[in-house]
Amino acid sequence: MVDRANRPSALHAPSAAAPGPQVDISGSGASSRVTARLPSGESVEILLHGATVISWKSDGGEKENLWLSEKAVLDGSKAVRGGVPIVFPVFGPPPANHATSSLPQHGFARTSRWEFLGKSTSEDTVESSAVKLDFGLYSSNLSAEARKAWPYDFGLVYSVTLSKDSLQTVMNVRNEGTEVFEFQMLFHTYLRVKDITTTTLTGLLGVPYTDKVLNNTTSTQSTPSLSITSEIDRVYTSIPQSTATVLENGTPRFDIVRDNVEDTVVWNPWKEKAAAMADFAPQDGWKNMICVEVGTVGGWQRLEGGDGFEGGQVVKSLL
Ligand SMILES: O=P(O)(O)OC[C@H]1O[C@@H](O)[C@H](O)[C@@H](O)[C@@H]1O
Repeated sequence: MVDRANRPSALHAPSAAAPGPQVDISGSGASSRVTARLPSGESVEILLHGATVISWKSDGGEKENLWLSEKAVLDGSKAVRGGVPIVFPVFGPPPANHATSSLPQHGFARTSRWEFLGKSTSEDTVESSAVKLDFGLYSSNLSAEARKAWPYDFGLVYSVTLSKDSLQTVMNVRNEGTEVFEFQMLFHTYLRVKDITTTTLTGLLGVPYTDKVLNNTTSTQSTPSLSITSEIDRVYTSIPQSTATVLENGTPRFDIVRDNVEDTVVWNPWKEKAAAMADFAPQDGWKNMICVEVGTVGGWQRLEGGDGFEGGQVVKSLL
């Protein structure tokens, strides 16, 4: 059941005086997208394909916070390389002997077309305005192939809230059937940074992790600050601290605050792995990104028929 005290609440009713956030739907077919802009200029852009956030600009719309590959495929034929793809119902290659075993890596949510369910806005003042955009994906929307590979009745409602200095993403998962299912879920956020070699991450001290670069060996984060000096692909689990911070040259750039999800994947492919990805550009784009992926992937979330789960993050741009 969704029993958290701090469920995201509906935004305030608009006041008559202040100018409101603008929401536009554009494009057609697979490239349909929803764009929202606050009166102060901040914006977010979300493709219906995968409900993938492909741009989030803060600082009056001047500062792009997300990295998006110049060769990202946005026509719905594959997952988007960059932005915030959604991982569901399995993270990584599915394990054999699990109900997800026939699904592709990271599941089907990032390659399915979602429905735009609508917006709610808060328009108290230009400074405090915010807009929440809701997207839905249901078993009935899935391709025949995905439905066959994971034949459960589910409903996902994904809410993206743009505020002046932050972007909140919340996933609500419901089991609409009678059969129990297990899932993993993660926001695969590609954050844009100036230079990966001077980027550090804090908030993981003492946290156990599995290192995918070192043959899935397990270890514990022993330093307060994590420097990225080569390929990194680590799954940090059961993190007690709710906030991780990305710093550029020692200056905090992003806070990532988890809500009801305990795990975080840190990924940068570095030079060779980036070169091996056909949709990765520019070639040295890996220098300008770090994936800090918040979710629930250490084990499985189990949902009985009729039950729900909700988890999310708030990413704050600190400039
Ligand atoms: O190429 P994909 O399927 O988008 O995955 C990218 C990366 O996603 C990360 O979350 C995984 O930990 C990596 O192992 C993986 O390489």
